[in-house]
Amino acid sequence: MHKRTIKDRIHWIGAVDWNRRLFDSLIPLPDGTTYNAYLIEGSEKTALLDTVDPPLAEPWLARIAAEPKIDYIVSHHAEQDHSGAIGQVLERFPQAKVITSPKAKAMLMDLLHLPEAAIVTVTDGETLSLGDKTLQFIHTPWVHWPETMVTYVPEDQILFSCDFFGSHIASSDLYVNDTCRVYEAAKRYFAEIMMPFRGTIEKNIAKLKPYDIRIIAPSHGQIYDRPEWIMEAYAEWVSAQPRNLVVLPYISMHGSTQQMVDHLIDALADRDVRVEAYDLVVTDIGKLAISLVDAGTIVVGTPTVLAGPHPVAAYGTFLANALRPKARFLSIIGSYGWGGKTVETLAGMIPNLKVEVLDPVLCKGQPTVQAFEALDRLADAIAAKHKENGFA
Ligand SMILES: Cc1cc2nc3c(=O)[nH]c(=O)nc-3n(C[C@H](O)[C@H](O)[C@H](O)COP(=O)(O)O)c2cc1C
Repeated sequence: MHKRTIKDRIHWIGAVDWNRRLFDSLIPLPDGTTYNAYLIEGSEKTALLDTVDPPLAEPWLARIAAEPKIDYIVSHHAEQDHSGAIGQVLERFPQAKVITSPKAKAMLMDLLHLPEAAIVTVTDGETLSLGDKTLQFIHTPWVHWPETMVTYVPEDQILFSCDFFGSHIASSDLYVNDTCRVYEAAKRYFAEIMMPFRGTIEKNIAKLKPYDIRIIAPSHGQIYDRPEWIMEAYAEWVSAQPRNLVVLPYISMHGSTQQMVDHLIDALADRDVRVEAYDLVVTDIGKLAISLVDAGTIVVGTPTVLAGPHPVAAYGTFLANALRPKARFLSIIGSYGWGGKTVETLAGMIPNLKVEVLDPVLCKGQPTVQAFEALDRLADAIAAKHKENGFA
């Protein structure tokens, strides 16, 4: 898409990837994505903020090459979808300096083999004058790599936040205009990219508080010209208090675990506990991750296969452990044929989850009356724990 003006001499100059359906070879992207680069023309110097993903670099570089000058290339984040075309921009503008954090300098040299001489590092809070516009660099470590930083332009009150507050939506809209749609996309993005670093994200949100931010221009998705709601949403997502919600990822080969899952859903609903259940065979793991942002309890449903959990249930559990949601309770339900170590194996896969494990319910073959009663007791225990802890 063509260059688009945000404010006087501040432009979006990114690329829209309408058809991308998977990110990081992991994350489903139902709506595609954008790679947002920005051009800021001060009265003396011009800065390019980030680049685009290398597969989209070719048509994008033609537009960049048409710019009369680029003095600085600000690299907020060394990940290749933003930094991958810096080398080609330097070929067109060999006198340009790459401005980045000290940690990102090392990473840009490792990941992209950028020449050391082209890179200038900036400290936390340092400013760079473009003449009548100023770039102020704010280090935001672990949002979501160790080297990340953002840029604030005080004259225009814009925060260029890189992946912070981002969302994956391909659109011709420059600004967010469908808040509901962007809320879900931003929550999906948060769940998969930011949730593992909840604690540091919270600190970095606090670090941005003193700045008068009227516009947030992230590196994926549309620009927020009313940034309050996304900042409020982030504050809620990083908060320590989960909701009165059970997330139930499960799998069933012959229907026995499915019957247990169905029973538990009803039992929890009868006790006013919300449930979001995901059959891992068909689920979009992004949806599962979104639910994990709020979950008070996780219940994994799995049959025993080759003496342990079904491999797909193990994958779901491994992913939940890696994403480090704030859930406080966990249990395991499922059916088996003769025996195995399903509970021990799954319980050993969640060292990152700070959860109390509630009594699992395993039953041989199809669930019996006793198994259904045990599931009712599990629902009682979950409802009581949620109430005691004030999960709303
Ligand atoms: C490939 C395969 C391997 C299995 N391995 C075990 C096992 O190691 N231990 C066990 O108790 N049951 C084992 N089973 C039996 C299932 O756990 C049992 O049929 C269970 O009731 C299936 O639950 P579902 O109906 O929810 O799929 C295995 C079943 C299959 C298909």
